[in-house]
Amino acid sequence: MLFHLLEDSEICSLIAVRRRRRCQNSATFFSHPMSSPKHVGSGKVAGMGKPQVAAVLPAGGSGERMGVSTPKQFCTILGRPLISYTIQAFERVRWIKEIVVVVPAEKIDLMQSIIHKYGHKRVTLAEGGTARHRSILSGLKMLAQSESPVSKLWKPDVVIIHDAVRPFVEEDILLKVTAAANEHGAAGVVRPLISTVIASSEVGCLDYSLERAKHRASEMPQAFQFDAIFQAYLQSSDYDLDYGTECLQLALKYSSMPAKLVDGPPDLWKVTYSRDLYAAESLIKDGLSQYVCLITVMKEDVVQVGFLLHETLKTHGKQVKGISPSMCENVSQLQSLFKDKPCYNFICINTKESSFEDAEKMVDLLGSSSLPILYPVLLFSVHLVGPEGSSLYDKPQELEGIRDLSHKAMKKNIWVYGLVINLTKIEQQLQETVCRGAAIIMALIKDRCGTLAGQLLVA
Ligand SMILES: Nc1ccn([C@@H]2O[C@H](COP(=O)(O)OP(=O)(O)OP(=O)(O)O)[C@@H](O)[C@H]2O)c(=O)n1
Ligand SMILES: O=P(O)(O)OC[C@@H](O)[C@@H](O)[C@@H](O)CO
Repeated sequence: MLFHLLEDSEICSLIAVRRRRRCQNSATFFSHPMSSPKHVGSGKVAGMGKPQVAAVLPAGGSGERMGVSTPKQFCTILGRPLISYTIQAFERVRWIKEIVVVVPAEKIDLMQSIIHKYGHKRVTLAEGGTARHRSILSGLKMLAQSESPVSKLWKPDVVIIHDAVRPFVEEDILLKVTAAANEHGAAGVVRPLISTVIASSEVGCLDYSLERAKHRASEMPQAFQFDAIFQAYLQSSDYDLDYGTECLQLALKYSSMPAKLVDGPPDLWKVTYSRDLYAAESLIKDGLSQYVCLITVMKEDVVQVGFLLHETLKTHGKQVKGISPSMCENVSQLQSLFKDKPCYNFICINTKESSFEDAEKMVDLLGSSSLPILYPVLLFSVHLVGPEGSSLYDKPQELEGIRDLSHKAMKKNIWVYGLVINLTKIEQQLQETVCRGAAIIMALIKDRCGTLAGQLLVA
């Protein structure tokens, strides 16, 4: 949804109207037993009740330092644009009621297609400006105009501002900065400096250096009482809007609000250079590779291979959940198995005469779940090849159907790999074979590039 932006003068009158309303409303708000008035910032009063919270994600930049033609917020990781990961991080937080994403005017259509493709909710778009602060102001105006008759938005008590190219943000730090802003008026995350900050003289020599231990790097997220930061932006000079890089400074300078500084975790870094995109991809892949679901039936040889696979993967640090096919008959069963920690890696040990019946059933089941929307799901179709004439085992030539199954699955963002395990009654040999099979599975789970999807690999 893209709303027509009101002029600043209209915005100011809106604020005055809303202030009168809030005074009338505040009596009821503070009378709530949960809330007690607190003096914050410049003497403003904010309830301790549950503040209404919205977020503004500035994504209107061109990403020049990335050195590629695509603005970095739209560069993809595992086929999905970086900005979608950040939006997802905010969507996971249920008490953030609205997410305003600020993108360049020419990227509005692209952003709307991303929202549609990945099923993002609670997202409103605003047009970016020529500088980051101007983009942020555009997002704030979108929320401020919420009382206009056409708006479906509402004005929050607290607004979180977070660079759209900082995808690794968790609920706990969002909660910390929001609570701090609700009490102090403004709050921002800081991190220890890695390099010392120095100032250069006019002739390019060292002028002075800052004592590193006494200084911090300002990161994101930051949070503010909405009226305070909105007023600060409206009063900011053009110079501040065009060249400033620090929202906390605007709150201090124009709303007399010294922000509360909150120590943050190391993963809040900003994707700025191409190396940062590789690092982000590596972190995302690492997170996706932790959980493995092993589907196997209780038949002698199958359960033995399943047990050996389970144990081998666990010794390599994987969190493996072993289930029988009857435990994932439908999507709701599957989702309930992994509602707390979604699993994107499935191993299916086939037992049917027709080589891929179990795997095909899993592809249909996974394809109808919400899992493959955000990340590719890896499915390993394990085939036990044993002595001729054995009813449980497939013969290699029958396994060429893996390509057709993989082609069908790829359209659902599911990557299918065939893995042949030669059965033997010699325990040591079977363990060695299963270990090789587990190594292949772990390598593909870690790599997640999809190149070998549709291939038949032999342990
Ligand atoms: N006119 C701008 C410039 C930047 N941003 C956003 O502000 C965040 C942090 O800015 P930065 O890392 O500097 O992004 P870019 O300006 O795109 O990068 P560069 O300076 O390398 O061009 C990014 O999400 C970026 O999209 C914005 O919304 N509007
Ligand atoms: O200056 P850039 O536009 O690269 O990035 C913005 C950063 O300055 C900003 O995200 C933090 O330093 C916190 O304000």
